[in-house]
Amino acid sequence: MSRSYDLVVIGAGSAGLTGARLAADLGARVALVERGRLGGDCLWTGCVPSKTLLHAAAQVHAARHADRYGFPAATGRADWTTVMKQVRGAIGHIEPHDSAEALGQFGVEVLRGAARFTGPRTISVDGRSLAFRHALIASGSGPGLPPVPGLAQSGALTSDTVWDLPDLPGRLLVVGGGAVGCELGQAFARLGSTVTIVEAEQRLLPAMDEHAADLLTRHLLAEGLQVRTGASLRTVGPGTAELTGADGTASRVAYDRILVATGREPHTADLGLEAAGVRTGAHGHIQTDARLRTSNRRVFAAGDVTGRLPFTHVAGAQAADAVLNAVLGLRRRLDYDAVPYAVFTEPEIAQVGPTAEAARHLHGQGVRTRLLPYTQMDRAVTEQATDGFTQLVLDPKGKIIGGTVVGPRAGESIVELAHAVRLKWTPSQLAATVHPYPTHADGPWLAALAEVRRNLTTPRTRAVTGALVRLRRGVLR
Ligand SMILES: Cc1cc2nc3c(=O)[nH]c(=O)nc-3n(C[C@H](O)[C@H](O)[C@H](O)COP(=O)(O)OP(=O)(O)OC[C@H]3O[C@@H](n4cnc5c(N)ncnc54)[C@H](O)[C@@H]3O)c2cc1C
Ligand SMILES: NC(=O)c1ccc[n+]([C@@H]2O[C@H](COP(=O)([O-])OP(=O)(O)OC[C@H]3O[C@@H](n4cnc5c(N)ncnc54)[C@H](O)[C@@H]3O)[C@@H](O)[C@H]2O)c1
Repeated sequence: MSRSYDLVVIGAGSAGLTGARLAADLGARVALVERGRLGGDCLWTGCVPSKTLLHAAAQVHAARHADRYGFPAATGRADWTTVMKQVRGAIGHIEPHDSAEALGQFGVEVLRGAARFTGPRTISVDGRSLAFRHALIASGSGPGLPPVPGLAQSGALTSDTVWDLPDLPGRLLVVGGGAVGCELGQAFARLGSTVTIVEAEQRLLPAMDEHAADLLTRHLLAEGLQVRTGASLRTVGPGTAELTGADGTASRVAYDRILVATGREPHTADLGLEAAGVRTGAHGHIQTDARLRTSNRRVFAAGDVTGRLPFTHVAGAQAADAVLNAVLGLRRRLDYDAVPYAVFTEPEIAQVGPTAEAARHLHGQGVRTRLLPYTQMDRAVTEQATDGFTQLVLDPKGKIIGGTVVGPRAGESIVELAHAVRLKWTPSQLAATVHPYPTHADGPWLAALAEVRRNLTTPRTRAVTGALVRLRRGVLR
């Protein structure tokens, strides 16, 4: 006999946890199936450990440069065991929120084991059969290993296994200069490893604004990292890896450990998707419509497994929409253009909407940008962090359709631009709210004010305001 549920959720990561809790809040009978640890990548191997590691590394970096403030500068390498205690402490703090007990209080039934579809309305969990009215696939993704000869045999680390390192590597070769490669590369270098980042594309963070990526590259180089862009790993031998540059030239890098950060692959292989009639796309992601419904109308998907903006906040937002659509029959869809994201390096880089380059492809040459360098942002000046900027991307009608923030707390400041994009604001609508001085949120505000000032001082507006001033001079003698 199958147990029957309104919603069966596969995977207790960022998407599955949000979806299951919301469905239970709505009064649905919910089962959440997890084959590994409750909390998923974000808690155990992703956001939480990486942000704690970056914080630890920032403290060490500050100590190394304390002489700028009249305090003796620290030298040496950080003690990895102590750093990892902090990392485990952060995970341990959050873990209880995602536990089976906590979920039980929401009314979610947690089932341990691997879920597999056995038909269009049934799932089996290690031999137990569940019938569902709706299902949510939130099975996430895992790191991929490129097929480079010798790489698998080299004991290469990924973001799944790097947290089990017994000590800080001497020479760390990071393959991939995306979000994981840049964040962890900078963190390890600051803690005391000698780091080389190899990126196949012509710049780090190829999906982000090119000036932001250039600025980060300059910082990483100044901190002593080696950055090899336009280069790929050709072969890996014991202690040495061979690279090929874009022009075909070969070079070697000596390493103690390799960290592979070349992107992720969706977890779909063992789900029995054919039995449920759920289709996948070219890269194995689950295909959904805008309402997150799969090719089986009773099955929805959310999170990394969908291949859309693989971030924790997107996973949660998609899961919430999918559950509302499934359980209540709503027609909600996420506005991906207004979803911000951040890379937590120093400088921090945050983005919403298309980059200027991408916007010109979409909307033509009428796209304009407004850049505010942080030499003109007083809070950045007080923190000696003037190597940054806010850039607004404006469509031909002058609406804010995107933006980039580079500098301290960029991940916080970008939210303001995300509101602007979602609500289709012009710079003057953003500028209308007075901001406290001096804050990092001044970046987007001052950029908007600069754009308003530009519009006020065009020859046409100048002619109108000039005429008004002259008229009032005459009237108010
Ligand atoms: C190093 C690193 C740092 C990151 N930092 C950030 C960040 O700062 N901010 C941010 O927004 N994002 C960050 N991310 C991305 C973020 O971690 C992911 O986007 C997010 O965790 C995806 O959540 P998810 O629910 O889709 O998948 P997951 O968290 O992977 O959860 C999926 C769950 O499904 C389970 N599962 C899979 N198959 C089955 C099955 N058949 N049966 C039962 N259970 C199953 C898995 O065990 C897993 O627990 C980072 C990622 C990495 C790797
Ligand atoms: N701050 C954050 O929100 C954050 C932090 C870390 C990770 N994440 C998420 O985790 C996901 C995975 O991160 P990631 O950095 O592994 O993937 P990614 O897709 O962001 O970057 C992978 C990089 O590796 C490069 N690459 C691929 N194959 C290569 C090869 N053979 N040699 C050299 N370079 C190669 C790619 O060009 C790309 O720049 C991301 O999509 C991101 O959304 C988010």
